[in-house]
Amino acid sequence: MFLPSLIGQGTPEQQEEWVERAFNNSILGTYAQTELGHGTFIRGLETTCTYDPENEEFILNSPTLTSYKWWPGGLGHSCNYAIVLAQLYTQGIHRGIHPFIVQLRDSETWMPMPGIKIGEIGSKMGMNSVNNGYLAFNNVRLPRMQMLMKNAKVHKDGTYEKSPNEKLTYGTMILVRVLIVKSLVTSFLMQSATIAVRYSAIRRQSELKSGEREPQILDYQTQQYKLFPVIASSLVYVCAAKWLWDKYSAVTAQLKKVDLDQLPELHAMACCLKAVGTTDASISVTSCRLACGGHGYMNCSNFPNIYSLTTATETYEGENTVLLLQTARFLIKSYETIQKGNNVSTLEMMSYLEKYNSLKQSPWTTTLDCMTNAFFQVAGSKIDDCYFTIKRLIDSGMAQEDAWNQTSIKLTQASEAHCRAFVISTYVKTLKTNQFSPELMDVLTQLGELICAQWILCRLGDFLQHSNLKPINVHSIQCLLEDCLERIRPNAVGLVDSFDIPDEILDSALGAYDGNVYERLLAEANKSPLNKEPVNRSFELYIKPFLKSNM
Ligand SMILES: Cc1cc2nc3c(=O)[nH]c(=O)nc-3n(C[C@H](O)[C@H](O)[C@H](O)COP(=O)(O)OP(=O)(O)OC[C@H]3O[C@@H](n4cnc5c(N)ncnc54)[C@H](O)[C@@H]3O)c2cc1C
Repeated sequence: MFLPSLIGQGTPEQQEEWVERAFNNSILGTYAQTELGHGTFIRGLETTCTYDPENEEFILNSPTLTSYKWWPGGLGHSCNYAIVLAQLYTQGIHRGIHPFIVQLRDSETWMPMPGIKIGEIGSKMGMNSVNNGYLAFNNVRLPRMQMLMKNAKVHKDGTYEKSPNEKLTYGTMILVRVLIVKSLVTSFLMQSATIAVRYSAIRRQSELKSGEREPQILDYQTQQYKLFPVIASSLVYVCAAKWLWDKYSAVTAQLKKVDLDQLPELHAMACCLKAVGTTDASISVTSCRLACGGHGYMNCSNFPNIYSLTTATETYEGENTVLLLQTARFLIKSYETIQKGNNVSTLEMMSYLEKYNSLKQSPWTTTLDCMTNAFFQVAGSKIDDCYFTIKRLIDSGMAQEDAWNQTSIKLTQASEAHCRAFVISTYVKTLKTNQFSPELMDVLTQLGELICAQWILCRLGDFLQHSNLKPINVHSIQCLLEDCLERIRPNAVGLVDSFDIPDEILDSALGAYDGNVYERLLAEANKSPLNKEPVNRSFELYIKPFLKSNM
């Protein structure tokens, strides 16, 4: 967020001054937005930045305990600069939240600058090398040009010039969410699938048939059910992420011409894809870890590390529930447009709302096209349900905000359904619009069918209630799922090998390319400091006296 903020929110002069220094690491920066008291509700941040026209400086202050900045990565010890988000006051008037670039530590001594208090926030579930920090200001002075002024500006005399459009500041936030989907979600899914599939090809356990050799655990159908959907998820999210990246690039180009038409849809899609993608990734990492039994619980499997990184993405850069509710606002607004007799044809991902109902009459088949349509029917029906629930509550006298809150569980579910319809349809479109060899197309189709079948079976109630799926068809989806698992089995190891993740990145005793699982587990165990001496000093100190005490 430090670099994207400088690039996205600095003037050309500010970019010239700071971006090069940040790029070549002559300054190390972090992004300080969240405070002890507020994360999601940015307008509630309490850090103040007051302009002093006499000295042409800003004065930063942390007026309360809850205004302490809390969480910024690398803030504890590694960084000497930060983008700080604070409430701006000029000419005695409150102007809202703005970004400032602040030097935190002296570049030579690394001591905190005068008026700045910095600490590390303490041990966390994971990411403990990141030294997330806290930060407080006491009358810290900044030159005027250290407010990032690409959009809003403060002139020398303190005159405030509003941003031509508040939405222009969304760009940085959206970019980081796009990058989370593009780089983190897909990479965590692929890493965990690679480790668990390779391990499952090496590990033999129990008996399938009495007297025969113990099978590879990858031959158990339940094991395939834990792992193959993760391979499929990796690929469907790669396609979704590519769409999101292309859309981001197109919308950014439009923004340069101050054309904001496509921004709300991009924002809505980035929110739900970040939320659903990171949640799916966390669940998938857990599934892969469980698939490796006890060895999956070892740090040297790398699952604890991957999981702690993955689950963190559910919270940072927009907490997932909050993001789903943001997408829901856009969905309800689009639906309202249609209800008022207007069309939404300019919105790429919304046009299904005009026709999903007509699909409910078609007979069910287990083809990708039919299943994709079913995802749209579920999403459309859920949005319709939310729209009319809110309307009914408001008509009965409830305040709009209360009606929204009263419907918010259903709203998050509608956003999730919309996101899944998008992800599936993007994958199917990718299959249709690319020239793959027949063999590859076969495998990619199996993976598409598998993920459709799994997502439908996990939300069977929704599909029975809202789509052309009838109870009599459920058996066919279960059969499709089982058939896909069987057909994917011979290619499973090849598929994860094709992700091409080097051993150094996997960093896992279970998932290395050579498959020497047991040798690596023992080698890792022998690195433990507890194996340095045959008898640990705790024996003489505690165990021996305890044994002799006759307790
Ligand atoms: C590993 C990690 C790294 C981070 N790095 C940084 C960093 O570098 N810089 C930085 O500034 N911050 C950072 N953060 C902070 C992060 O951005 C916030 O934690 C996040 O925005 C959520 O805010 P919060 O913690 O205040 O949670 P809250 O907003 O208090 O959320 C708590 C609960 O309230 C619910 N809730 C809140 N508002 C609503 C609403 N309107 N409707 C419904 N439910 C709601 C949420 O869904 C959630 O269940 C980091 C956090 C983590 C975990």
